[in-house]
Amino acid sequence: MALAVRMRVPCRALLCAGAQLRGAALGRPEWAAGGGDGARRFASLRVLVEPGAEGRVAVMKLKNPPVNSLSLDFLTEFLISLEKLENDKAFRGVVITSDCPNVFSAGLDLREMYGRNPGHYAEYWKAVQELWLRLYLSNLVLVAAINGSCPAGGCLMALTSDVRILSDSPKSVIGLNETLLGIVAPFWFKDTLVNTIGHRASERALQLGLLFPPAEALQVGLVDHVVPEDQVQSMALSVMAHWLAIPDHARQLTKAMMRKATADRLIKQREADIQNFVSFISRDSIQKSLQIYLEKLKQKKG
Ligand SMILES: CCCCCCCC/C=C\C=C\CC(=O)SCCNC(=O)CCNC(=O)[C@H](O)C(C)(C)COP(=O)(O)OP(=O)(O)OC[C@H]1O[C@@H](n2cnc3c(N)ncnc32)[C@H](O)[C@@H]1OP(=O)(O)O
Repeated sequence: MALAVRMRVPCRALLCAGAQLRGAALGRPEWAAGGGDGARRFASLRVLVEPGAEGRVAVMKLKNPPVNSLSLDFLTEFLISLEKLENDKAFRGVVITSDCPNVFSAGLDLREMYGRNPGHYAEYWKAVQELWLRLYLSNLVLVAAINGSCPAGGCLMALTSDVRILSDSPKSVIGLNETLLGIVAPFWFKDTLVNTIGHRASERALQLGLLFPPAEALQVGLVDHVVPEDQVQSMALSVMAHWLAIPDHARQLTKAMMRKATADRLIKQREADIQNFVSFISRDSIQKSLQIYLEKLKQKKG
């Protein structure tokens, strides 16, 4: 318990307060309770939280169409939902999945990193850091039910889970593809990957910006199971049951023991990391790369 308190992430309350203010400023309700068990089922515009069959497990559905990009509004809503679940002792595990067809998450929202001002970049990056810290250090069992494409920041999000289930579909590619955009994965993205698949495989994957198809993702250890698309959710719940059979306190302390040093590296230099990001992303050459990449995405359609 003492460890759990020590590990609380600084500034979370401030970030969440900011999100609520932003929601209020936009003139929309932040939360809508629904269903017979309204206290446990809640939704924001972009995150739907439903209790699983047994009540101990919640299913968080990302619904920021078309591609679940991690916009600032999405991140703040997600963090508030996660905090609600962390604070509700009834929940011991969360399945994270997508409500958008064929895409788990397209990663960071490129529009938050292109053509904005330094203050915006700093606010955005702080929210991205917060997402990673809150997920990576979560006391809950997290299972990522990856039902579609999962590049870059989407992959990072999945990597924070305790288990990853990937749908066996040609669209379901996963990896940290930052170099393909002409940008560099931050050290804590890299650390999370190294902790999952090891140093050599990470070096290759990061430099080449590899997006692994399901069989290769399984082989390299990026995901734990590959199943047909219609079995992703049921597999996630079945794996969850296995993990919930372990006493929480022992599992949580073990998870902290494995992950705390990695998280501490960022916690100790959060502000410097934000400044690095702001100066990196503001460079003309990086802005140009992002512009070209965004144009390519648009042209893909035409
Ligand atoms: C020196 C050291 C310093 C360190 C500094 C650190 C710097 C690190 C900086 C940044 C790190 C970033 C990590 C990221 O996450 S960057 C995002 C990477 N994401 C991608 O590359 C994915 C791009 N998207 C796709 O490949 C596809 O969209 C896909 C997810 C496969 C879905 O394909 P499909 O269903 O065919 O959908 P469309 O491509 O047609 O897209 C629909 C619309 O959505 C827009 N879109 C897509 N992805 C994004 C995104 N990430 N952000 C914002 N918008 C996105 C796309 O343009 C379409 O828009 P529109 O309908 O208007 O044309």
